Amino acid sequence: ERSTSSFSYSSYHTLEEIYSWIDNFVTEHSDIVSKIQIGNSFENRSILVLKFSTGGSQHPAIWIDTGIHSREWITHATGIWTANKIVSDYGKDRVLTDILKAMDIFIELVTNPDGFAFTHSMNRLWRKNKSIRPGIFCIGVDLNRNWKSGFGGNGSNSNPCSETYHGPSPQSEPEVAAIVNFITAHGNFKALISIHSYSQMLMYPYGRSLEPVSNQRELYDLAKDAVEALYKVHGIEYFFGSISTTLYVASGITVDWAYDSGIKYAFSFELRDTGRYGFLLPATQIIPTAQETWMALRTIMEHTLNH
Ligand SMILES: O=C(CO)C[C@@H](Cc1ccccc1)C(=O)O
Ligand SMILES: [Zn+2]
Repeated sequence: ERSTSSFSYSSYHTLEEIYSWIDNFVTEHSDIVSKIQIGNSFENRSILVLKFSTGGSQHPAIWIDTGIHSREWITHATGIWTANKIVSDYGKDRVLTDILKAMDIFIELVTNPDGFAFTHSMNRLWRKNKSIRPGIFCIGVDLNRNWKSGFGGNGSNSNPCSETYHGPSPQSEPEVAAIVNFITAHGNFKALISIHSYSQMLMYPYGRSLEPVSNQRELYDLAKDAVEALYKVHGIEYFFGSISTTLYVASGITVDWAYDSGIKYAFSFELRDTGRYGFLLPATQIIPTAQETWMALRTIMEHTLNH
């Protein structure tokens, strides 16, 4: 169908349905949204980013990615709902309107398209991308271990059969290289938010070490405010703190690269739930999860605008 009005935001969708929704969404909101192809995946699918902008050139920008781990379906669904929330609330929500008057927002909804397609076709719990290399007999690299910052360190694995295999070299994976090239070329990103599931946590760098980042106190206070805003919506409780102290040591991760590239507001979410359903979160929880996550995202974006 040619419109997003018949799209169900309370259901999970296939890659084709999401890409079709993106085209309809951009057509219907062409005054504020555009579609950018930042590259191609290993299996040659388009890697797409939605740009929300009210004009200007090279506005300071905010990056949000969902679905870097393909089995984490609640994250793509939350990203789609969030994209629609932005166009619905622009001009009505004073905080969002102020953000978009001054900043651009970029959302990459399907950060691992090959893995996502595979979760629909063959293996619902697939996490990695689908890269293959001569002489290696397991498939895929963990795209949240393939970044340059701390590459190959503790909390990543050199075994290609591991779920946290870091790949042969930093940014070896086209899905990671596309983001690095895009953000580096843009040169004016102020915040990056990489969304995972599950555990109900809001975290900031570093993952690679227990060493606190220079603005650790600011990130702690901002994370505290964000999880309080989240809690007020449906009473869901999140832990928060640095990745290495809140969850575990992990190296070569998105937010450590972002932080080391000068993006001082770098966060990773772990959305619902805490393990009852895990990656198989029922679709009935999509909208409630997206609603509460929005309030945390809005808090982080407002802080970025004002600092
Ligand atoms: O995907 C996860 C759950 O599927 C856990 C995430 C935890 C994490 C999230 C962000 C940064 C570093 C680690 C991971 O190990 O990459
Ligand atoms: Zn994940």
